[in-house]
Amino acid sequence: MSGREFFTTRTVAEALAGFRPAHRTAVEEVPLSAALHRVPAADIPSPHALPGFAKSTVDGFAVRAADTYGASDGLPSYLDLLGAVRMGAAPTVSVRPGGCVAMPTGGVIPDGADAVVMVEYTAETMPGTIEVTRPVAPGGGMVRADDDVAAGTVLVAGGRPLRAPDLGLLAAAGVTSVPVHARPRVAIISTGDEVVPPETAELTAGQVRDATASALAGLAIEAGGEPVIAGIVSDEPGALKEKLTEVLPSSDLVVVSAGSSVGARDETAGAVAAVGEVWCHGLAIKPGKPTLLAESNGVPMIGLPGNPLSALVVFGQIGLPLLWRIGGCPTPPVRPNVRARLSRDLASVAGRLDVIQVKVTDGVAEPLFGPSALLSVLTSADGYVIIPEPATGLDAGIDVDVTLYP
Ligand SMILES: Nc1nc2c(c(=O)[nH]1)N[C@H]1C(S)=C(S)[C@@H](COP(=O)(O)OP(=O)(O)OC[C@H]3O[C@@H](n4cnc5c(N)ncnc54)[C@H](O)[C@@H]3O)O[C@H]1N2
Ligand code: MOO
Repeated sequence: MSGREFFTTRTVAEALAGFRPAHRTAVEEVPLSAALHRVPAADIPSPHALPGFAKSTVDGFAVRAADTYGASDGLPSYLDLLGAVRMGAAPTVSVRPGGCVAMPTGGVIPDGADAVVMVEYTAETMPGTIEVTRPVAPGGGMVRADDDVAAGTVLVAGGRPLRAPDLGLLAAAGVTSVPVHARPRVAIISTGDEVVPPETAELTAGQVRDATASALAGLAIEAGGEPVIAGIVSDEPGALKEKLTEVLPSSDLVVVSAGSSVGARDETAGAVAAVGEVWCHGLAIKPGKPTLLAESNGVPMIGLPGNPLSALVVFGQIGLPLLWRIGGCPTPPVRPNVRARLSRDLASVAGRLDVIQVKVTDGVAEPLFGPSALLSVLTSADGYVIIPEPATGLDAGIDVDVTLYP
């Protein structure tokens, strides 16, 4: 193993800022029913104003606000009832001074009216006369034609995954399909002579079932990707290069787990260098130092550490932002987080980013330790705490941000 080392180690911050392969997925048109969480390829302007007409937001009477000034229980305003507006139909009557028109919630405000007084503050004291006991300001009890959205303004922004209310706003504006980025296809390659498919019932000594591929596929789906489990490659020289050559043309991101360290059998760096350019080999992160970043014709390739926990931590910190970016979302959606009190001191090394798995109970974050070979540390965690690159540790008792797992 002499002579081998991590010769191009970078910090996570450097990798996020500087490793920027150009590839983006193509744009496709999808109906609203398939658009949830998809990333619009551009801002989508509204073809119409919304709601499109001035409408009542209360049941009551459309009035000229000035006719209600000073109205009270002791000194009501008396208005002539001129007619009624029907739901879903244009008004057939307008409001003149001293008059009012009965309104349902959602009805079209008739000409001449500039407010709607709620039915609770009125009484029909005699047929055809409405007594108003509260004043209403101009614009009260109604919304204007473009209060929700003005025609031509942005309904939903490009580059931000669509949420359920976005679909509602698009539907309201009559936009029934959206140009979105195709889901990035994430090829997941596992390596190692000891790694066997999860279906393997009986293991021989030293064999492990492939845990990483299934977990990475789950993370890729959570970030809008389409995983393609590309199988297990042996440590035989040339095998990984062959697999990379096979998957690259149909992939938007390639992930290789294991073989990124500097041991004699660690083939990833050589194979990746044969099909593209290595950007870094070694990342200042714990866990996950043996990470490799590279690209081939703009398509990123990530070599992850063999230990499944480390592989998943690194993919979370580096792979997911890349995956979002390839799929047209430059700023990944913010993960929910909670503030919690750290239960004990945590040590780190300046210049390295540490990702600490924690369990949160009653506002206290308890770090979960264990060798990075133990995947159960991740399955027990509620979230993680970051010790940022400049820090040399975190003190017990301070409040920390815990990024929560979905
Ligand atoms: N001289 C050094 N040696 C090592 C270093 C180092 O900095 N210098 N780092 C250590 C760390 S940290 C890790 S992590 C490993 C990573 O090495 P590799 O990326 O080459 O991974 P392997 O050695 O092949 O595997 C490590 C471990 O994980 C198991 N594994 C691999 N793939 C899977 C899978 N798909 N599912 C489940 N388990 C898997 C594998 O069997 C090993 O037990 O290097 C250290 N050494
Ligand atoms: O970095 Mo290793 O990936 O700490 O387990």
